[in-house]
Amino acid sequence: MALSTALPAVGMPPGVFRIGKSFTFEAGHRLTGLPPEHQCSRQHGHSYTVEVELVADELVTPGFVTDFADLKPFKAFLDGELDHRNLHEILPVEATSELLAQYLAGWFVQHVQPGIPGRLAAVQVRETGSSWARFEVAAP
Ligand SMILES: Nc1nc2c(c(=O)[nH]1)N=C([C@H](O)[C@H](O)COP(=O)(O)OP(=O)(O)OP(=O)(O)O)CN2
Ligand SMILES: [Zn+2]
Repeated sequence: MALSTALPAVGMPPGVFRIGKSFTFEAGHRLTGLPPEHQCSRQHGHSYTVEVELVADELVTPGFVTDFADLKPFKAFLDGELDHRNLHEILPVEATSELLAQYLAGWFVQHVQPGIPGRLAAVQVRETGSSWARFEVAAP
């Protein structure tokens, strides 16, 4: 059944749809590869913000790249495994923003992406109000 609307239909331009969702967690770290005189070689903590971006050429009903609610397993992973932990003690890589973004992208691709319609395009990690790193997943 056609929608009854007050506004006229328009030509829908071609393009790519992109969505994002942010998550936060608190964690400590020290960067073990830095010389001892660097401030970040000392134990300290951040309120991390992680943003995932997903893309799709086509939408699924009712007009989603991916239902934001389908990203809950990613939130559960951050809350359950990273929140209030020392990242350098649990990550298999140095706990920099760049490598954390790449690691989280890998976890998302392995555990979330198989069950959703969109494709992960990027993960951005923000450690402070002025510093962030972004990992862009190579297109297949
Ligand atoms: N390229 C990167 N550089 C640094 C990282 C990183 O992950 N990638 N991490 C750190 C430290 O973790 C540090 O906590 C964050 O750095 P910085 O922005 O320098 O933190 P400040 O709060 O000191 O920043 P100001 O804005 O100068 O107060 C270091 N570098
Ligand atoms: Zn830090």
